[in-house]
Amino acid sequence: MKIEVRMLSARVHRTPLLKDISACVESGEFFGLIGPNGSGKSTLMRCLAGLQRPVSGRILADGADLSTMPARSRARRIAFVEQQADTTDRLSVRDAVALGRTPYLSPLRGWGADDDAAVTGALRAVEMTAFADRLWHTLSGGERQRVHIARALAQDPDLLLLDEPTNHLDIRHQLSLLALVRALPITRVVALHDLNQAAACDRIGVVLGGRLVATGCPHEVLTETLLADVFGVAALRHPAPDGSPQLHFSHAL
Ligand SMILES: Nc1ncnc2c1ncn2[C@@H]1O[C@H](COP(=O)(O)OP(=O)(O)OP(=O)(O)O)[C@@H](O)[C@H]1O
Repeated sequence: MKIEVRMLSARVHRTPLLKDISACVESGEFFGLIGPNGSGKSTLMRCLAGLQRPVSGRILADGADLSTMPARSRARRIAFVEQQADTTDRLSVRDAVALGRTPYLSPLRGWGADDDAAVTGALRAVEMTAFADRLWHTLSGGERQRVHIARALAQDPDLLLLDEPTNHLDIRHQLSLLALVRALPITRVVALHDLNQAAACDRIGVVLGGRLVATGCPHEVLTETLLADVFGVAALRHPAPDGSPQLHFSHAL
């Protein structure tokens, strides 16, 4: 799914949260959103998910206005894992992931073998197969995070929105999750705080004070000057073996 954001502004009550954001994410692109705390990344993700209505501007999904997309079709095509995702208690892990198939079910189309396969595949992808029968509320924070991502994968979306997906995850699961997300053939927009992880994205957008202040390839965007100006940190940049920028942070400015 190709996403075009045109002059998007959002606010809560009278407080402006996003101001005149314009950006384009190509179909199949892995786009990272970075920015300091409170800069507006989650608000932008909520707008992209259709959960927050902008006060002005438009979001086009494959050329069609997102606000006119029927809710069911949006639920099939766009999966969103929020930062503080929660799930009702007393649900097994498998049932929590099965919720991702809800947009495909109807009185005419009950649960089928392909739904089972989608849930099984999603659990396997996040290495949670062994937890399938556990109750969701007994899981650790990182395990819950992986279940939420499995639910989004089971949804089989065209656009995957992940808000800080590596939060709570140990380093191995951070790396395996990012490798999994990187390999997906769909459009992905991922908010990340770890700038070295963001360096693995195809392109990055930098949000500051509700504005998109830079977009481009990681090696264009993640300069020492930008890191000082936007994040207030002193950093040294070296090329990683694969050519992507690798950042070493020394102190807050
Ligand atoms: N309902 C609300 N009422 C008032 N202010 C809000 C509301 N929701 C968000 N904000 C403010 O909007 C700003 C942007 O919030 P947002 O969650 O989008 O930032 P973020 O970049 O995702 O931050 P973080 O990196 O800390 O997750 C913050 O200053 C936040 O306090």
